[in-house]
Amino acid sequence: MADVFDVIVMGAGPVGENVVDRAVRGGLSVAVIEAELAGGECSYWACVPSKALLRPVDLAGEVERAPGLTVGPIDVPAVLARRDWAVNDYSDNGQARWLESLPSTYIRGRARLAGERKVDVGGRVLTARHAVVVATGSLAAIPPIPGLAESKPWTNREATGVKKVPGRLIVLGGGVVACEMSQALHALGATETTMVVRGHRVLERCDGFAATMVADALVARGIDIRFGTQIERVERTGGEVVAQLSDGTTLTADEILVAAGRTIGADIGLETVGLPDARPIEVDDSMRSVAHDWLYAVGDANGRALLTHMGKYQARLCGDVIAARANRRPDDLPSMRDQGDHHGPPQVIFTDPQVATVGLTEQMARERGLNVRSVEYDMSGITGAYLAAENYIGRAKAVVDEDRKVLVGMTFVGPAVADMLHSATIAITAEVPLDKLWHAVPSFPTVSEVWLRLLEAYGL
Ligand SMILES: Cc1cc2nc3c(=O)[nH]c(=O)nc-3n(C[C@H](O)[C@H](O)[C@H](O)COP(=O)(O)OP(=O)(O)OC[C@H]3O[C@@H](n4cnc5c(N)ncnc54)[C@H](O)[C@@H]3O)c2cc1C
Ligand SMILES: NC(=O)c1ccc[n+]([C@@H]2O[C@H](COP(=O)([O-])OP(=O)(O)OC[C@H]3O[C@@H](n4cnc5c(N)ncnc54)[C@H](O)[C@@H]3O)[C@@H](O)[C@H]2O)c1
Repeated sequence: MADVFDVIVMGAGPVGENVVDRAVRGGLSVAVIEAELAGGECSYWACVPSKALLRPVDLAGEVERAPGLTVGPIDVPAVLARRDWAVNDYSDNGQARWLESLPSTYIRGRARLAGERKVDVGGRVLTARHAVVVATGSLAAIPPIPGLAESKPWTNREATGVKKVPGRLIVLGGGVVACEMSQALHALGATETTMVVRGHRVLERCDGFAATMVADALVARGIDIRFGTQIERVERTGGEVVAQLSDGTTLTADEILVAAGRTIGADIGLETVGLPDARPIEVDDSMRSVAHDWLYAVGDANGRALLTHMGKYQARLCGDVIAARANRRPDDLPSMRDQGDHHGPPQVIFTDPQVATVGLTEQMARERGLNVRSVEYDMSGITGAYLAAENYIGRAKAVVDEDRKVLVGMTFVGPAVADMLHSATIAITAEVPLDKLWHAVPSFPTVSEVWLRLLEAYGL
């Protein structure tokens, strides 16, 4: 019976790790299987290294806006060395020790579902008494453009793990990875960076004004953005990549970075339990599959929100629910159902300016049938903002549900707005009425005074 566990978790990314932690706390025996490194894409090839590369770029922008200070050239080897430190030199020994100390059983190998409650790891079949949790994350999607796959394109892995910054870089996509990594690599030496964006804006899921501000800032830094353009063919010849564009022009570069979204659920044995391959697993608000009562999916694997913090939130409630169900305790406490994804997840995009957004955009709210009114405020007029930076550029937009007089969406765009976001997340999640928010007085002179200005603009 050595290979029978209460719970089997496939994937030890940040999300899988949190399921393990909560299920063990709930008194269950847990095996967790990891194909690469415990800590997942986020720790080694996504959130952590990208933010390590962006931080000096961000700071350089802040210094530029502070009269009396001068930005020196960025010491690229030092930045890359700090990135290597941040990813623990691509070693997961610490994470593996932590998983074992919980205690859980950490198994290195590639897991595949093998029928009901069964998971195959290189021929060894494990059985789950209560639950199998899929936390296998996602991989960079490579669009079927002729010649692209053969041209050794960079994905988030090569971009975040960069050893030698290419002088000329083509970036396919206009989403979050494309904007963040174009900004970082351009500042670190990719002086000729061209983003090829098929639509007419970047950051499609954000409010339009935020997308425009980010695109304008990237262009002002010298990044070339080709909107409404597709890459039709790619060829690598010698050390160069040549891309033919739909507008008839050609781009030549040292590398091409593909940032075209993610592939979810490929080759994990979903077909053995009657589910379609390469698709997110549809779950209910307890993260249980709508198809099988023993199967759960969390994080990128369920496609609800491709964000580490949201996956970890789902993981906490999933581990608790599984433990409650296994121990025949109430499994429907308020903390055991996903509400955060329905409100609209918080997200910070670490470009300069940063975009910090939570809840619904005005358009999303209207599509949900809400009767909303929006107010916007130019943050450059706030004392805290113009003291923080010369020529401060920033804007905020609040979306108010007129029937309930509560906030349903908030977007801040500007330097260093990341840490302002949680105030909005609390207001939206707790559905704080606007006339109560009026009494939450922001300190002077901080950029947070935008809260007061927005409420005044609304009419309070
Ligand atoms: C460049 C980039 C930057 C990002 N920055 C941010 C950010 O700043 N903030 C944010 O919130 N989100 C960010 N994201 C998104 C974030 O990385 C993901 O949402 C997050 O990693 C999801 O966590 P996860 O545990 O679900 O999946 P992953 O982190 O992908 O982990 C899944 C794990 O499962 C393992 N695995 C896969 N298949 C198997 C198998 N068959 N058997 C065993 N193990 C398997 C993988 O090896 C991996 O370790 C970024 C993404 C990218 C690409
Ligand atoms: N700071 C953060 O929170 C952060 C940072 C990076 C990534 N992420 C998350 O990781 C996920 C992946 O990021 P991403 O930027 O790869 O995806 P994305 O969905 O944000 O953007 C994908 C981009 O690729 C384009 N695209 C897709 N298919 C294409 C095709 N065939 N041809 C041309 N263009 C195509 C889309 O139009 C879009 O511009 C996202 O959900 C994102 O939110 C978060």
